[in-house]
Amino acid sequence: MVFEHGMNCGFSGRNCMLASSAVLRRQQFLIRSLGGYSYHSHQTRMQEVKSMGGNNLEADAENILRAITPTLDPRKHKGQAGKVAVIGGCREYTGAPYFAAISALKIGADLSHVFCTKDAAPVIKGYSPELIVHPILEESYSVRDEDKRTISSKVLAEVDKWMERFDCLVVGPGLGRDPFLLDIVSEILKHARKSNVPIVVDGDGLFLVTSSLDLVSGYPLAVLTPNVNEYKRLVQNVLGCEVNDEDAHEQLLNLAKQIGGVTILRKGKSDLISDGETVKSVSIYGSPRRCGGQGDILSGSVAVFVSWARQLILASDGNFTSSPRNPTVLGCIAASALLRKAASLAFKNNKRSTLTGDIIECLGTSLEDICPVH
Ligand SMILES: NC(=O)C1=CN([C@@H]2O[C@H](COP(=O)(O)OP(=O)(O)OC[C@H]3O[C@@H](n4cnc5c(N)ncnc54)[C@H](O)[C@@H]3O)[C@@H](O)[C@H]2O)[C@@H](O)CC1
Ligand SMILES: Nc1ncnc2c1ncn2[C@@H]1O[C@H](COP(=O)(O)OP(=O)(O)OP(=O)(O)O)[C@@H](O)[C@H]1O
Ligand SMILES: [Mg+2]
Repeated sequence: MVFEHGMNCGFSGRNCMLASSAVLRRQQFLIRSLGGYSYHSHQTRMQEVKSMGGNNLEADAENILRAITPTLDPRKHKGQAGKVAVIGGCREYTGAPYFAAISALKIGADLSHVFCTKDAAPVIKGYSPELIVHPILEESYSVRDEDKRTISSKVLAEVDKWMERFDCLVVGPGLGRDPFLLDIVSEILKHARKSNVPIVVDGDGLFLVTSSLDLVSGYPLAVLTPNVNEYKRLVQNVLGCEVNDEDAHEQLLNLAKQIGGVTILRKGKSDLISDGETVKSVSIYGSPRRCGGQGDILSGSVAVFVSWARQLILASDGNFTSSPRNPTVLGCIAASALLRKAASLAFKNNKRSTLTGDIIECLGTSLEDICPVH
């Protein structure tokens, strides 16, 4: 396990326990104070979904965000606030993996890696010295058929060296759809799953898993973050029907259930989140600008908040009693709330010229507004 907790948090024995129990008590208090999150009201709300078509499931997103965001403690060491990796970046797309990876850092992760193709790496490195960029992926055009097997094994061995150290992978932003590349990424997904590393699947990663559902099916630490097109393809493939906006909550619940309890964050006017057990929405006002790259910010943010929620739950020794209590659902709710707040602030400042970079610049202020550093 990558995240330390309890006695193994990297501080010396008793100090560590005192520090972490104080932090946990504060977070438990915040969790308890999440209005309406008792099991009873959860059951009631689920009945409401069924009887009313479910419009009454707005998450208490800001309280959830506050509850799962760790305190900044001088005794913590580098890495404890999270290490994430983005698998993506090819000849066409260098912006998407950069947006996802830099957003993770801006929110508070300690280390952010990008595994991309050789062509994309110098470009991504050029955007930021903060990112650790591995130029190891290959597309068909640069590989002879007879070399494919050797190259696949080399790539996998390289990713495996790092795998256990990551708290979460983001698979897909700017990955492209080259079949050889996607085969390698399928193997990376299998290895991540074996190592119990949470996986956020976005962009072209969703193109891959929609046609190979086994890669994520039944894996509770998988999060899918489809946009309108990606969701449509998932619904058609898995449920064999068209998207039904009248019964959006129920359909999403069903979809998540059919994929074995993965968590799905359906992006749109409101973000809808389900793990097949519960459905939540986040409708905080964001921005009317739909520039490309906002979903990439979201996938990097989900990775960080899922890592933090999981760390909190693992450290609580079974005493974590909020509902929803699934770390992937909590992480999605927090990430969605933060992105929307940041988008709203960026739009206030930049109006029609708002771009993804402007929103990234607002992540810190928006997080501080919700969850100030003491
Ligand atoms: N700067 C970059 O490098 C960016 C790269 N991106 C990457 O581009 C690749 C493809 O992602 P896409 O999001 O374009 O894939 P989609 O399958 O969502 O989009 C494909 C096409 O559908 C259209 N479309 C998108 N949203 C729509 C909507 N709401 N209603 C109707 N049509 C819509 C788009 O214009 C596009 O032509 C992914 O790898 C993604 O990560 C995007 O993340 C955007 C930013
Ligand atoms: N119609 C909308 N109204 C308000 N917010 C929206 C709307 N559509 C999307 N969003 C917000 O923008 C964020 C990104 O969603 P979007 O659908 O643009 O993702 P995407 O297409 O994957 O983006 P990317 O260009 O990064 O691939 C979502 O979290 C959502 O909150
Ligand atoms: Mg996208």
